[in-house]
Order: sequence, then C-alpha cells, then structure tokens
Amino acid sequence: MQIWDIAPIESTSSSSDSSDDSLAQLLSAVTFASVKHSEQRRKDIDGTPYINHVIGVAQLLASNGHTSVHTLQAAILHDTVEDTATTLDELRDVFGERVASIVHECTDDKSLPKQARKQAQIDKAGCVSIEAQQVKLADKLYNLRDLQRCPPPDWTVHRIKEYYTWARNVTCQMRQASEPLSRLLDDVYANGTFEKDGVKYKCLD
Ligand SMILES: Nc1nc2c(ncn2[C@@H]2O[C@H](COP(=O)(O)OP(=O)(O)O)[C@@H](OP(=O)(O)OP(=O)(O)O)[C@H]2O)c(=O)[nH]1
Ligand SMILES: [Mn+2]
Repeated sequence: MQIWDIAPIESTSSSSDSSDDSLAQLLSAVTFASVKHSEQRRKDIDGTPYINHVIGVAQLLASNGHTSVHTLQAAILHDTVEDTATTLDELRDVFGERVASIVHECTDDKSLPKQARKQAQIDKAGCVSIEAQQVKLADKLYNLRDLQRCPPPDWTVHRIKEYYTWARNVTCQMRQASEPLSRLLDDVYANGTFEKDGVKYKCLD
C-alpha cells in the first residue's frame, strides 16, 4: 500500500457520503503529487516548492466554478508525467482512465526541441477535451501571475514578454472552456505589468 492509496470507507459509517469520497480522492492526488515533486523547486529566486504551483492551479479552478473532482485531480497531477518519473500507466492504475487522459492531454512531448514543443501547444490547444483546456487555462494564469510576482532571475525581459505572447496564442483558443478564467487572463494581457531589475514593463505591448 502506498501513502496516497485511499483506505476503503466503511459503507455503514454515517459520515461516508459521496462528498467524503471526493475529498479523499482529491487529497490522494495531493499526497501523490507532493511525493513526486518533493525534490523540485520553482525557478523563482526563493526556490518555491514546486507543489505550490499545482495546488495553486487547482485552487484557481475551484474558485472559478470548476469543481469536478476528476478535473481537480488532473490539475494537481498535471506536471507529474512531464516533470517527474511518473508514468501514465501509474496514473491510470491509481486514479483511473479519465484523470490519466486529462493529464496526458496536458503533457508536452519532452523529446521535441523547445520551439516544436511550444508550437505543439498552440496547434493542439483547441483540440483537447474541455477538462484539459480548463487545466491549461488555470496553468497559464498561474504561470503568468507568477511571472508578474517574481520572474525567474535568469529570464530576460524579452523572454518574459515572449512567454506572455505565446501564452495568449494558446489560451485564446480555449475561451469556450471557461469564461471566468478567460476573463482573468484577458485582464493580465490588457493591464498586466512585471518588474525586472527595478524597471516596470507591460506584459504585452
Ligand atoms: N512563471 C514561472 N514558471 C515556472 C517557474 N518555475 C517553473 N516554471 C515552469 O516553467 C515552465 C515555463 O518555462 P519555459 O522555459 O517556457 O518552458 P520549459 O520549462 O517547459 O522549457 C512552466 O511549465 P508548465 O507549468 O508545464 O507550463 P507551460 O508554460 O510549459 O505550459 C512553469 O510551470 C517560475 O518560477 N515562474
Ligand atoms: Mn504547470
């Protein structure tokens, strides 16, 4: 038994209803991701634990009306295959086909060169499931806000602006998946600023 495996809930217990079950499934994904990402840090100056990102992506979804447990589990797990040794088979075994499939749709093919990988996200943005689009919208929103909060010290102004332009090219194809997340992204694209070496820049010109 692994620490993320869900202990069977006693069917006779009065406290075991379907919302308890959903919470257990969600927390199982959080536990799994926390183990898988435990050695990873974000690229910011403080080396923020990577798990903060995936929890934040799930929080953005839940607070904008996207509360399906499968979608939230996929959000928590969305970088495990891309950035850790986790396999899709492992996700399928532990969390089922639907969650594994959403994560698969959110996973870049790391064997491609970077430019091809970035182009592939633009090409497939409108073709993946609605759930995968919702996770990607929240992922981009989190990363764009993170760039505003504290850009990685080695990213130039040009690279930061390039990320905003590219993210807009991806997310503009996913509007139908989430009106609230799209509106929050619109606000970043229209009004967002970031600071680099004490100078303030608009995210998009
Ligand atoms: N803004 C920001 N991003 C950071 C930070 N630390 C790690 N990242 C991750 O870096 C990725 C974006 O960096 P890039 O240089 O464009 O891409 P790469 O790591 O895949 O080569 C995102 O991956 P991703 O979540 O898979 O999203 P995606 O943009 O690749 O779809 C993001 O989560 C940080 O401190 N700030
Ligand atoms: Mn991510």
